Amino acid sequence: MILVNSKGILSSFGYALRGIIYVIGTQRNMKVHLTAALLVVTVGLFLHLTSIEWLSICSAIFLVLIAESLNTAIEAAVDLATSERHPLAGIAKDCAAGAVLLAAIYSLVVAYLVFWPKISSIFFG
Ligand SMILES: Nc1ncnc2c1ncn2[C@@H]1O[C@H](COP(=O)(O)OP(=O)(O)OP(=O)(O)O)[C@@H](O)[C@H]1O
Repeated sequence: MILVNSKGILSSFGYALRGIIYVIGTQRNMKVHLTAALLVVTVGLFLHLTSIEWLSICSAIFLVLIAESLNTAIEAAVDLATSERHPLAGIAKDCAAGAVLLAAIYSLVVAYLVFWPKISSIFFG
């Protein structure tokens, strides 16, 4: 029984991993988000962030990655539901894209609040 359950958990993990790989492989925006995240983490290591600052940065990064994954899922579901133009299909895709934009704005606010005081003190004393 435990073996069957753990096999189920393993396959669910495999499907989830397949989803993540699909989003990274097919969505240009996801590659942009990951590149930005790598850059931010590199700067964060250089600036010796505190735990709370890392928590804020990681929350912002993961929020954007999660939003982009859900956006891709909604686009796929809409495209499966209809190949015709339909106002509701447009609304679904626009709202999903809006969620990614909101997450991206949040991440810019977090980056500004965390990095700007440190960078300004390095350059302007
Ligand atoms: N079936 C549809 N009916 C009505 N409007 C649609 C439909 N499909 C797409 N649209 C409109 O076109 C916009 C772009 O849709 P599309 O599927 O190309 O998304 P995208 O953001 O360009 O996706 P990708 O990230 O794959 O480039 C949507 O936000 C929506 O306004």
